[in-house]
Amino acid sequence: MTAAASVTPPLSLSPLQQARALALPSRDAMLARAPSVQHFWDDNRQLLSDAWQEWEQTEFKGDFTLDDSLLDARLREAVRQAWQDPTKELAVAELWQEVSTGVFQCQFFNPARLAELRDYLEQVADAGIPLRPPYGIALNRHGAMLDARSEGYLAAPGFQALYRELMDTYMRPISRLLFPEVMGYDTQTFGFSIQYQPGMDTSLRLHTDASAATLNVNLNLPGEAFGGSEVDFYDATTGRVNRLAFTPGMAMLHRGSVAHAAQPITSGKRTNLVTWLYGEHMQIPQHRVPYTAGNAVQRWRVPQAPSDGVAPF
Ligand SMILES: O=C(O)CCC(=O)C(=O)O
Ligand SMILES: [Fe+2]
Repeated sequence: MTAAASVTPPLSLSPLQQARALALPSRDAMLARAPSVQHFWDDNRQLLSDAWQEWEQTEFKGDFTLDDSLLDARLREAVRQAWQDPTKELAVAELWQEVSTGVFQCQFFNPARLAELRDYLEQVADAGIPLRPPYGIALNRHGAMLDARSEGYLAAPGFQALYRELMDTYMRPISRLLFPEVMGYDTQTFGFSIQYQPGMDTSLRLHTDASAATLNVNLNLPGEAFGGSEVDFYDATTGRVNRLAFTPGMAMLHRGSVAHAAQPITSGKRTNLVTWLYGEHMQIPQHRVPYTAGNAVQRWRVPQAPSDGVAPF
């Protein structure tokens, strides 16, 4: 009798070593969303999570400052005060400029601190741990799923702490403030990173997001210039398109229902972090359906509802 060939790496290997030894599904299988791909991520979920933890502890090089000190100081201070006293929330709203109907812009990250986040993400891309890029864009080295609901997500604890802080402390209450109908359609979080560059992912066709609100933040470093790659937002009230360009650390927060498209990138790279809020079972506010606007105290709260595990893609 011969023993069946084992495809499982020997257990003496650490989680990081085991994760690095995994045979990834083929690119074609990934693009076709084959069932075997789903199994790959599901079967290895715990291993990958353990591997990211081990990687962060043993191999990540750098001072660990992935927290809201990376953010613009004015935004951070206004948000801190609103959490202490929600009646001060208007000072947060004043930092956001409406640049197209349903689209607000604000300096979100401190450009001088972005190098730390980018360095972390570079090391992530080089870690050799399987990471699932967002579907719909070609497979490139810098696209990653960020939320625990997504298979193959970036499970490193330090990054997850930053992501949770961005969602709970910043994105949700600010979205509620700027888009009152979002209240109640915001317990669920989702996120991914994207990078555009000529010859790789270059543009994104006109679409709406399946979110109540989308926060899209640019991670380019000061001096890291790119050509093209503006984001067009369609203004349904005027019928016009507003073409907007990201600068380092700038955020655009928009209703998911606002149609938008990324123009082709002509030179350089553009790296962005995109996060979504929506309700359980992917519910989003319905156009023209009455809603109950919350009050300030209700806006500055973290909902208790757990993740329903549903991922849009
Ligand atoms: O290119 C961008 O910044 C927008 C990306 C986007 O709309 C999306 O990924 O849904
Ligand atoms: Fe989008």
